[in-house]
Amino acid sequence: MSGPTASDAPAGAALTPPPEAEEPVRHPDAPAPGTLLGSHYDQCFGCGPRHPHGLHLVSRASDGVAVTAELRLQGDHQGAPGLAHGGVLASALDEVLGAVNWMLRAVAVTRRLETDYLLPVPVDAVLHLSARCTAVHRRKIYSTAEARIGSPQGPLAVRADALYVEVPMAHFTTHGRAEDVEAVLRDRPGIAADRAFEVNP
Ligand SMILES: CCCCCCCC(=O)SCCNC(=O)CCNC(=O)[C@H](O)C(C)(C)COP(=O)(O)OP(=O)(O)OC[C@H]1O[C@@H](n2cnc3c(N)ncnc32)[C@H](O)[C@@H]1OP(=O)(O)O
Repeated sequence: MSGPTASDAPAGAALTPPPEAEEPVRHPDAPAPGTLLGSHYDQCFGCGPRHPHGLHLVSRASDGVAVTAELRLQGDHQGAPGLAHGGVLASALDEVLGAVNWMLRAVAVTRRLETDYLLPVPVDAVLHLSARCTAVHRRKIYSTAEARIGSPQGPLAVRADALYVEVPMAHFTTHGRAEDVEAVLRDRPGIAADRAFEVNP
Protein backbone atom coordinates (compact mmCIF):
# COMPACT_ATOMS: atom_id res chain seq x y z
CA MET A 1 0.00 0.00 0.00
CA SER A 2 1.45 3.40 -0.92
CA GLY A 3 1.59 6.31 1.56
CA PRO A 4 0.24 9.84 1.15
CA THR A 5 1.47 11.76 -1.88
CA ALA A 6 1.98 15.47 -2.46
CA SER A 7 -1.42 15.50 -4.16
CA ASP A 8 -3.04 14.45 -0.87
CA ALA A 9 -1.57 17.42 0.99
CA PRO A 10 -3.89 20.18 2.21
CA ALA A 11 -4.10 23.16 -0.14
CA GLY A 12 -1.75 25.46 1.80
CA ALA A 13 0.88 22.75 2.22
CA ALA A 14 0.79 21.87 -1.48
CA LEU A 15 1.72 25.46 -2.31
CA THR A 16 4.61 25.66 0.13
CA PRO A 17 7.91 24.73 -1.51
CA PRO A 18 9.79 21.92 0.24
CA PRO A 19 12.91 22.98 2.18
CA GLU A 20 15.15 21.61 -0.57
CA ALA A 21 13.50 23.81 -3.24
CA GLU A 22 15.78 26.28 -5.00
CA GLU A 23 15.64 29.97 -5.82
CA PRO A 24 14.37 30.41 -9.37
CA VAL A 25 17.05 31.38 -11.88
CA ARG A 26 16.19 33.58 -14.83
CA HIS A 27 17.10 31.66 -18.01
CA PRO A 28 20.06 33.29 -19.81
CA ASP A 29 17.92 33.52 -22.96
CA ALA A 30 14.87 34.94 -21.17
CA PRO A 31 13.54 38.05 -22.88
CA ALA A 32 14.95 41.33 -21.59
CA PRO A 33 12.91 43.29 -19.04
CA GLY A 34 10.21 45.25 -20.86
CA THR A 35 9.91 42.78 -23.76
CA LEU A 36 6.35 41.88 -24.68
CA LEU A 37 5.84 38.13 -24.66
CA GLY A 38 3.94 36.75 -27.61
CA SER A 39 1.05 34.36 -27.27
CA HIS A 40 2.02 30.70 -26.88
CA TYR A 41 -1.09 29.73 -28.89
CA ASP A 42 -3.28 32.10 -30.89
CA GLN A 43 -6.51 30.46 -29.65
CA CYS A 44 -5.56 30.56 -25.96
CA PHE A 45 -8.39 32.04 -23.87
CA GLY A 46 -5.86 34.04 -21.85
CA CYS A 47 -3.45 35.37 -24.46
CA GLY A 48 -4.54 34.24 -27.92
CA PRO A 49 -4.95 37.19 -30.31
CA ARG A 50 -7.38 35.19 -32.47
CA HIS A 51 -9.61 34.04 -29.62
CA PRO A 52 -12.98 35.75 -30.25
CA HIS A 53 -13.94 36.05 -26.55
CA GLY A 54 -10.55 35.74 -24.84
CA LEU A 55 -8.78 38.09 -22.47
CA HIS A 56 -6.09 38.97 -25.05
CA LEU A 57 -3.53 39.48 -22.31
CA VAL A 58 -0.06 40.55 -23.35
CA SER A 59 2.53 39.77 -20.68
CA ARG A 60 5.70 41.79 -20.35
CA ALA A 61 8.98 40.45 -19.01
CA SER A 62 10.13 42.01 -15.74
CA ASP A 63 13.42 41.79 -13.89
CA GLY A 64 14.05 38.41 -12.35
CA VAL A 65 11.61 35.58 -12.97
CA ALA A 66 8.53 37.72 -13.26
CA VAL A 67 6.05 39.31 -15.67
CA THR A 68 3.38 42.01 -15.68
CA ALA A 69 0.26 42.59 -17.76
CA GLU A 70 -2.83 44.78 -17.83
CA LEU A 71 -6.41 43.67 -18.26
CA ARG A 72 -9.20 46.15 -19.06
CA LEU A 73 -12.33 44.56 -17.70
CA GLN A 74 -15.45 44.80 -19.83
CA GLY A 75 -19.15 44.10 -19.60
CA ASP A 76 -18.55 40.58 -20.93
CA HIS A 77 -16.55 39.85 -17.78
CA GLN A 78 -19.41 40.45 -15.32
CA GLY A 79 -20.45 38.06 -12.59
CA ALA A 80 -22.64 40.32 -10.44
CA PRO A 81 -23.99 43.49 -12.09
CA GLY A 82 -21.07 45.73 -12.96
CA LEU A 83 -18.54 43.52 -11.16
CA ALA A 84 -15.98 41.13 -12.59
CA HIS A 85 -16.58 37.38 -12.37
CA GLY A 86 -14.14 35.62 -10.04
CA GLY A 87 -13.40 32.94 -12.62
CA VAL A 88 -12.36 35.59 -15.15
CA LEU A 89 -9.99 37.09 -12.58
CA ALA A 90 -8.57 33.64 -11.80
CA SER A 91 -8.08 33.03 -15.53
CA ALA A 92 -6.16 36.27 -15.88
CA LEU A 93 -3.91 35.38 -12.95
CA ASP A 94 -3.39 31.86 -14.31
CA GLU A 95 -2.32 33.38 -17.61
CA VAL A 96 0.34 35.68 -16.13
CA LEU A 97 1.52 32.95 -13.76
CA GLY A 98 1.85 30.65 -16.77
CA ALA A 99 3.81 33.32 -18.64
CA VAL A 100 6.33 33.45 -15.78
CA ASN A 101 7.39 29.92 -16.70
CA TRP A 102 8.75 31.28 -19.95
CA MET A 103 11.30 33.30 -17.97
CA LEU A 104 12.62 29.89 -16.92
CA ARG A 105 12.16 28.55 -20.46
CA ALA A 106 9.99 25.85 -18.90
CA VAL A 107 6.84 24.44 -20.47
CA ALA A 108 4.54 23.80 -17.55
CA VAL A 109 0.84 23.47 -16.74
CA THR A 110 -1.18 24.60 -13.74
CA ARG A 111 -1.44 21.90 -11.08
CA ARG A 112 -2.94 24.07 -8.33
CA LEU A 113 -4.19 27.66 -8.30
CA GLU A 114 -5.41 29.27 -5.10
CA THR A 115 -7.01 32.72 -5.29
CA ASP A 116 -7.87 35.22 -2.56
CA TYR A 117 -10.45 37.81 -3.56
CA LEU A 118 -9.88 40.87 -1.39
CA LEU A 119 -11.92 43.56 -3.15
CA PRO A 120 -14.79 43.59 -5.65
CA VAL A 121 -13.49 44.60 -9.08
CA PRO A 122 -15.70 46.89 -11.17
CA VAL A 123 -15.91 46.28 -14.88
CA ASP A 124 -14.24 49.08 -16.87
CA ALA A 125 -11.38 48.99 -14.32
CA VAL A 126 -7.90 48.29 -15.57
CA LEU A 127 -6.33 45.51 -13.56
CA HIS A 128 -2.57 45.59 -13.19
CA LEU A 129 -1.32 42.03 -12.95
CA SER A 130 2.08 40.91 -11.75
CA ALA A 131 3.41 37.42 -11.22
CA ARG A 132 6.73 35.98 -10.11
CA CYS A 133 8.27 32.62 -9.46
CA THR A 134 9.26 32.01 -5.85
CA ALA A 135 10.88 28.56 -5.95
CA VAL A 136 11.62 25.56 -8.13
CA HIS A 137 11.87 21.94 -7.07
CA ARG A 138 12.51 19.36 -9.80
CA ARG A 139 9.48 19.64 -12.13
CA LYS A 140 7.55 21.85 -9.70
CA ILE A 141 7.42 25.62 -10.14
CA TYR A 142 5.97 27.71 -7.29
CA SER A 143 4.66 31.18 -8.10
CA THR A 144 2.63 34.03 -6.73
CA ALA A 145 0.61 36.80 -8.39
CA GLU A 146 -1.31 39.98 -7.63
CA ALA A 147 -4.00 42.02 -9.35
CA ARG A 148 -4.26 45.71 -8.43
CA ILE A 149 -6.94 48.15 -9.50
CA GLY A 150 -6.04 51.19 -11.60
CA SER A 151 -2.24 51.17 -11.29
CA PRO A 152 0.64 48.89 -10.26
CA GLN A 153 0.42 50.52 -6.81
CA GLY A 154 -3.40 50.52 -6.70
CA PRO A 155 -5.60 48.66 -4.24
CA LEU A 156 -4.83 44.94 -4.06
CA ALA A 157 -7.96 43.20 -5.34
CA VAL A 158 -6.91 39.60 -5.91
CA ARG A 159 -3.86 37.55 -5.12
CA ALA A 160 -2.96 33.99 -6.04
CA ASP A 161 -0.48 31.27 -5.26
CA ALA A 162 0.16 28.51 -7.73
CA LEU A 163 2.00 25.31 -8.44
CA TYR A 164 2.93 24.52 -12.03
CA VAL A 165 4.41 21.22 -13.17
CA GLU A 166 6.80 21.01 -16.07
CA VAL A 167 5.57 18.72 -18.84
CA PRO A 168 6.96 17.38 -22.12
CA MET A 169 5.41 18.72 -25.34
CA ALA A 170 3.78 15.30 -25.72
CA HIS A 171 1.41 16.42 -22.93
CA PHE A 172 -0.30 18.64 -25.50
CA THR A 173 -0.09 16.42 -28.57
CA THR A 174 -1.32 13.40 -26.62
CA HIS A 175 -4.18 15.03 -24.72
CA GLY A 176 -5.28 17.86 -27.01
CA ARG A 177 -8.30 17.53 -29.32
CA ALA A 178 -6.92 16.06 -32.53
CA GLU A 179 -8.33 18.67 -34.92
CA ASP A 180 -6.76 21.53 -32.94
CA VAL A 181 -3.41 19.79 -32.64
CA GLU A 182 -3.45 19.07 -36.39
CA ALA A 183 -4.32 22.71 -37.14
CA VAL A 184 -1.29 23.92 -35.20
CA LEU A 185 0.95 21.46 -37.01
CA ARG A 186 -0.48 22.59 -40.37
CA ASP A 187 0.14 26.26 -39.48
CA ARG A 188 3.76 25.56 -38.64
CA PRO A 189 5.07 23.26 -41.36
CA GLY A 190 8.54 21.92 -40.75
CA ILE A 191 8.27 22.13 -36.98
CA ALA A 192 8.49 18.76 -35.27
CA ALA A 193 5.30 17.77 -33.45
CA ASP A 194 6.87 18.13 -30.05
CA ARG A 195 7.88 21.75 -30.73
CA ALA A 196 4.64 22.96 -32.28
CA PHE A 197 3.30 24.47 -29.06
CA GLU A 198 6.47 26.31 -28.21
CA VAL A 199 5.90 29.16 -25.80
CA ASN A 200 7.45 31.84 -27.90
CA PRO A 201 8.09 35.50 -27.09
C1 LIG B 1 2.34 25.83 -23.16
C2 LIG B 1 1.90 26.52 -21.89
C3 LIG B 1 0.39 26.49 -21.67
C4 LIG B 1 0.01 27.36 -20.49
C5 LIG B 1 -1.50 27.45 -20.33
C6 LIG B 1 -1.90 28.33 -19.14
C7 LIG B 1 -1.96 27.50 -17.89
C8 LIG B 1 -3.06 26.47 -18.00
O1 LIG B 1 -4.21 26.79 -18.15
S1 LIG B 1 -2.63 24.81 -17.94
C9 LIG B 1 -4.22 23.97 -18.05
C10 LIG B 1 -4.73 23.51 -16.71
N1 LIG B 1 -3.91 22.50 -16.14
C11 LIG B 1 -3.95 21.20 -16.61
O2 LIG B 1 -4.66 20.86 -17.51
C12 LIG B 1 -3.06 20.23 -15.90
C13 LIG B 1 -3.81 18.91 -15.66
N2 LIG B 1 -2.99 18.02 -14.84
C14 LIG B 1 -2.09 17.19 -15.39
O3 LIG B 1 -1.99 17.05 -16.60
C15 LIG B 1 -1.22 16.42 -14.45
O4 LIG B 1 -1.79 16.35 -13.16
C16 LIG B 1 0.19 17.06 -14.33
C17 LIG B 1 0.92 17.02 -15.67
C18 LIG B 1 0.11 18.52 -13.83
C19 LIG B 1 1.01 16.30 -13.30
O5 LIG B 1 0.94 14.96 -13.66
P1 LIG B 1 2.25 14.05 -13.62
O6 LIG B 1 3.18 14.48 -14.68
O7 LIG B 1 1.80 12.64 -13.58
O8 LIG B 1 2.86 14.55 -12.27
P2 LIG B 1 3.30 13.77 -10.97
O9 LIG B 1 4.51 12.96 -11.32
O10 LIG B 1 2.15 13.13 -10.28
O11 LIG B 1 3.71 15.05 -10.12
C20 LIG B 1 4.75 15.89 -10.58
C21 LIG B 1 5.34 16.52 -9.34
O12 LIG B 1 4.36 17.39 -8.76
C22 LIG B 1 4.08 16.97 -7.41
N3 LIG B 1 2.67 17.24 -7.17
C23 LIG B 1 1.62 16.78 -7.87
N4 LIG B 1 0.50 17.30 -7.35
C24 LIG B 1 0.85 18.10 -6.35
C25 LIG B 1 0.13 18.91 -5.45
N5 LIG B 1 -1.19 19.07 -5.51
N6 LIG B 1 0.83 19.60 -4.53
C26 LIG B 1 2.20 19.51 -4.45
N7 LIG B 1 2.93 18.77 -5.30
C27 LIG B 1 2.24 18.07 -6.21
C28 LIG B 1 4.46 15.52 -7.36
O13 LIG B 1 4.81 15.11 -6.04
C29 LIG B 1 5.69 15.50 -8.27
O14 LIG B 1 6.82 16.03 -7.59
P3 LIG B 1 8.29 15.46 -7.83
O15 LIG B 1 8.59 15.58 -9.30
O16 LIG B 1 9.14 16.30 -6.98
O17 LIG B 1 8.21 14.01 -7.37
